[in-house]
Formats: sequence, structure tokens, C-alpha cells
Amino acid sequence: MNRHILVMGAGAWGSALALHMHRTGARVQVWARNPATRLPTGAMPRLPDWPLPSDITVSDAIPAKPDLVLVVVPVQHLASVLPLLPAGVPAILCCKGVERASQTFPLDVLVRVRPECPGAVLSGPNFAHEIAAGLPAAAVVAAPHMDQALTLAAAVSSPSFRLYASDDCTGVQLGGAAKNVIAIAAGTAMGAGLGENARAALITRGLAETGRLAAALGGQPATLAGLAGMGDLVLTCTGAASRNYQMGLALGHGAVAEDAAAALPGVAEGVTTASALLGMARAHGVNVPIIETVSDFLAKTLTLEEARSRLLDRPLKAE
Ligand SMILES: NC(=O)c1ccc[n+]([C@@H]2O[C@H](COP(=O)([O-])OP(=O)(O)OC[C@H]3O[C@@H](n4cnc5c(N)ncnc54)[C@H](O)[C@@H]3O)[C@@H](O)[C@H]2O)c1
Ligand SMILES: O=P(O)(O)OC[C@H](O)CO
Repeated sequence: MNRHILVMGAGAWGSALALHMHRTGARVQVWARNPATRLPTGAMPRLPDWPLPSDITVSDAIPAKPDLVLVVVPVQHLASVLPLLPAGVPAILCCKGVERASQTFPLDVLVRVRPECPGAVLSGPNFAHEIAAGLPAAAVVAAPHMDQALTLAAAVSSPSFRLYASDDCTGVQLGGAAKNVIAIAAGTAMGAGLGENARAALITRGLAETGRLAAALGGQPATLAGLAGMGDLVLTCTGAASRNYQMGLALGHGAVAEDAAAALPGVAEGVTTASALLGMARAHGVNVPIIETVSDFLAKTLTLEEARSRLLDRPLKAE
């Protein structure tokens, strides 16, 4: 069947997902707020030259009844884009983070802005340029009910991009949000020359605090051992292409946060998510020392040396 897919957002991830869906044989239409100035993907330094085929239309038009919508704008802009969603069409939110103003996940934003639209999320270890190149990858589609998640995972899967289904929307969204914050910590440690041992400790203890938070928020800690948790955490904390990791590297080298963010080839969601996740954790009485340290470091209430000391000088405890 020639399914009609609308991709909202024409950045790196929206473009990669448009190419992926086009390869499955779908008819793909991309919505961009300003199609004339859509960045050709080849203009991004870390991306190979992968212009969209001419039969993927890029415009500011929203079709009335596509079969599926993929929403791929940064989390802080989600609420301004969702009112454009065609009514009654399933939407998969493909962004990773926490809305700062409301301290809520993307699916909560959808329920607030468009409660009548059925929603799901897609998250996992996926660099856009690798998906665009058709390299093998896997991710998770989570929806409130497993049958919805299975249907949507099947709608997006291909022989090179394997989608697993989950009904743990909280765990999947938390994994995608937290890994960006931990990756800033990992990059900072590497940039400051603290070494591979320090990075491995940050990844492991970052996963531990994310698991605690998942349990408190009503998610399943086991989800954090999967693709949307450990899988994405490892990729983002070790893959040089990660913008969150690059942000950390620059901070570790001594850059000012605003300059480091401006030099990135796209959005680093961890920058805005750090304080929002910390707010969520505090509201639920959960101790998240790495997320707290990244948030305070980004807010410039801690120096790098103070951040290092704060993490290492805490009382010893059982693992
Ligand atoms: N790039 C990746 O490898 C990757 C992979 C998985 C998930 N993600 C997630 O996908 C989301 C988008 O990331 P990206 O890599 O595409 O970012 P990007 O910086 O490459 O592009 C963001 C796009 O959003 C558009 N945008 C910004 N504000 C908007 C608004 N108010 N209305 C409409 N469009 C707006 C920008 O014009 C741009 O085209 C993020 O949450 C990111 O964490 C990215
Ligand atoms: O470049 P980043 O840090 O936004 O990471 C991209 C993807 O989320 C990796 O899964």
C-alpha cells in the first residue's frame, strides 16, 4: 500500500526519517516552518551529502489526512507545532527531552495541546546520518497500549531499521531525555582530560540514577536496560557525532556554554532538559547527582572543579 507519511520538522532527524520512510515505499511529505531556508543536509558539517529525492515534497502545507505523522522538532518547540497536527491521525513524537516550562515529557505536551490525537514516541540509539545512509539500527516505539505500539512499530520498521514495541512511555521518554544530560557530563569529563574511567563511571552511575527516577515516575526500570536507555546512553556518551557529547567536550575544554551551543551543527537537547529533569526528580524526592551537577554547571553556579569535587566527595555507599 502506498502509505502517506507526513514528517513535521526538516532538521537532521526529520530529514533522515523522511528518507527512511521513503525507502519503505511510502509517499512522504515534509512540513517545514520555512521550506525555502530548510538547511540542505549536506550543509551540516557532520552529515554526508544526502539531499532528499525530488519526490519527497518539502513545504509549509499540512495535508488533511495522512496515514501517519512523525513530529521531529526540538522539544521546546513542540507545543507551538502540535496545533498544526491533522485531526485524528496517529502521531509519533521523535524528539528527546523534557519541556522546560511544564517539566513534562513530549507525550504529556501532546495530551495538553491536542488531547484528541493518538500519540506515541520513538526513541533509541540512532544518529541521523547513519539512518539516512540506510545503515542497520534499532529503536523503540512506545504507546499507552501495546497493540498501538506494535502497529506503529510495524508501520515504521524496515529491514535496516528495526522497531521494538513498548507500553512504557515514561521509561522510553526518560531514557531519551536523560541520556542527553549524561552525555554532556561524559563529554565534559573527556574534554577536561579526566579519562575513560571517569566516563565509564558517569555512564554507569548515570544509568543508575535514571533507573531510580524511572521507578519514581511510574516507569519500568527494566526499560532503561534497553535500546531507549542503555543503548542510547552508550551511543551518545561515546559517539563523537553526538551534539550533546560535543557540547560537553567544548565545556570541558573551557568554552562558555552559549558559545559551545552556538558552534554545534544542531540542537543539544540536554542543555534545556538538565534543569527540567532536575525539577522532576526533586518533585519526586529522587537523588540524581549527575543530572543535578550538569544542571548547576550549565547554570554557572558551579565551576568545573567544583562539579568534579561534588560528584567525588559524596559519602560512600553501596552500589
Ligand atoms: N539528529 C539526530 O541524530 C537525532 C536522532 C534521534 C533523535 N533526535 C531528536 O530529534 C529532535 C530534533 O533533532 P534534529 O537533529 O532534527 O535537530 P536539528 O537541530 O537538526 O533540527 C531541528 C529542526 O527543527 C526546526 N524547528 C525549530 N524550531 C521550530 C519551530 N518552532 N517550528 C518548526 N520547526 C522548528 C528547525 O528549523 C530545524 O529544522 C531532537 O529532540 C533530537 O534530540 C535527533
Ligand atoms: O546528537 P545528539 O546528542 O542529539 O544525539 C543524537 C541521537 O539522539 C542519538 O541517539
